[in-house]
Amino acid sequence: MAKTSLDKSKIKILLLEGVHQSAVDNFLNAGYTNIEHLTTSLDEASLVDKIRDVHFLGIRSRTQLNERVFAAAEKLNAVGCFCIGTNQVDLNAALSRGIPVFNAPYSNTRSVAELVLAEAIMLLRGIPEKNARAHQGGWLKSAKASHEARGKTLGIVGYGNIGAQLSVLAESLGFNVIFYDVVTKLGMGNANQVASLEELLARADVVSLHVPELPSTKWMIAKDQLALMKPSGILINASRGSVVVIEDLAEALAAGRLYGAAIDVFPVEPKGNDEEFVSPLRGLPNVILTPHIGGSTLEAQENIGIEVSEKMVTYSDNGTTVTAVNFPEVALPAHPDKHRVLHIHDNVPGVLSEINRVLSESGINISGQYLQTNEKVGYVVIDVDKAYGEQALEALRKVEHTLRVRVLYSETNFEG
Ligand SMILES: NC(=O)c1ccc[n+]([C@@H]2O[C@H](COP(=O)([O-])OP(=O)(O)OC[C@H]3O[C@@H](n4cnc5c(N)ncnc54)[C@H](O)[C@@H]3O)[C@@H](O)[C@H]2O)c1
Ligand SMILES: O=C(O)[C@H](O)COP(=O)(O)O
Repeated sequence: MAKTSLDKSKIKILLLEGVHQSAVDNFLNAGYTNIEHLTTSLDEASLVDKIRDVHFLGIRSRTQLNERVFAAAEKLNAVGCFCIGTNQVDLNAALSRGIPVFNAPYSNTRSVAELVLAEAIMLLRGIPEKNARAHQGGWLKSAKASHEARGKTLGIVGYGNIGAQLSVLAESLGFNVIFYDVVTKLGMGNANQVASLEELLARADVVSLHVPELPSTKWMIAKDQLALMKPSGILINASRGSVVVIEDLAEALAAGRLYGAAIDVFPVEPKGNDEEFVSPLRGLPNVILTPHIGGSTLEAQENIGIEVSEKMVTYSDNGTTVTAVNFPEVALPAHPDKHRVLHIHDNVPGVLSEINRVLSESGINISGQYLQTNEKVGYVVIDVDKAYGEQALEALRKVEHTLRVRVLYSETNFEG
């Protein structure tokens, strides 16, 4: 039996925001039993307090991981975002401490695309207002301003995983699809890329936003952009709340310069289901407001739980960082009968040669070595004979520019 300093039951996993039970089951099946599973997010102060003894943290889009939180996270080995977006995480703060961040780039794309399509159809028919009137005992039977989806133009802004998925579904319903993206892409089916956002806004009957939160997408749709849209146009935003100036949208809708909107994400969102939702869009007729549930289907959440927990378990068990969003990606083979040392360091000249010098001077034989770097961090993984695992750990801790060192045993692992 290998000697261990911290077995899996001592590796603390904290899961926030109601991450699906599939993640918990996956961790348990992999032997990780020390799991705290909360349904809510935590504010900064509570998180700073709680994160001190956490080795693996799982969040969704609401939990903000900033410099202060990472500074308190002395034992944190990895973060799993159980969602697509990673804008809630200061990725550089994580990277500079040698902490990889994983996400689920595909598992909820279908859920978002289906919701957007359903909303497009509802809005083209003016359903929100007709539905509201019927609930109040009214009867708004009319074909006025009510349209089929067939033959209408859907303009997709951001043709990534969600945009492309939406494109395929929309075409099958008879939409003509155009898209705008900063990267030149081949459209799915008959979809065509347009040269500018302005062209897309002017041509589309329905505009749907699917860009990530970036400095370049912040307030991308404001008064001037809305003015380019057709008065019969519809705007759908299930990307991030920072992409649309919500006051400008409310004004355009109230003034009848835009026919309808479906908004799932907001510049300020309630912190929990108990907090009031405040928005200038409340009460406007042809507007669908949803509480950031684009990816909230049971199917998506179960798949996300499995996908992200698998990445975290694989990193914990064997050091593989493939698909990490901020970290050098290394795909590693199994390491039976060897001790695997993970060394994360500032990417400055001379660290690798220093590592090899230290190991060689300690008489440690290297049976496998894998290296990957990005502009800030170097990640070297070294397999050594079992007898040398702890000796290698001690030697490598002393190397200048070291951010983090861990040793993985074949059956158990511990933090260095
Ligand atoms: N509402 C929800 O519940 C929900 C669910 C999932 C994802 N999202 C959001 O949707 C976003 C998109 O998801 P995805 O999986 O399609 O991402 P993705 O990374 O696959 O695609 C994003 C696309 O946007 C493009 N892009 C970037 N900057 C642009 C710009 N300035 N102008 C035009 N195009 C630009 C990129 O080139 C890329 O093709 C996520 O980042 C997330 O914030 C929301
Ligand atoms: O980035 C995402 O995947 C979406 O915004 C969904 O986030 P959620 O898991 O917090 O619903």
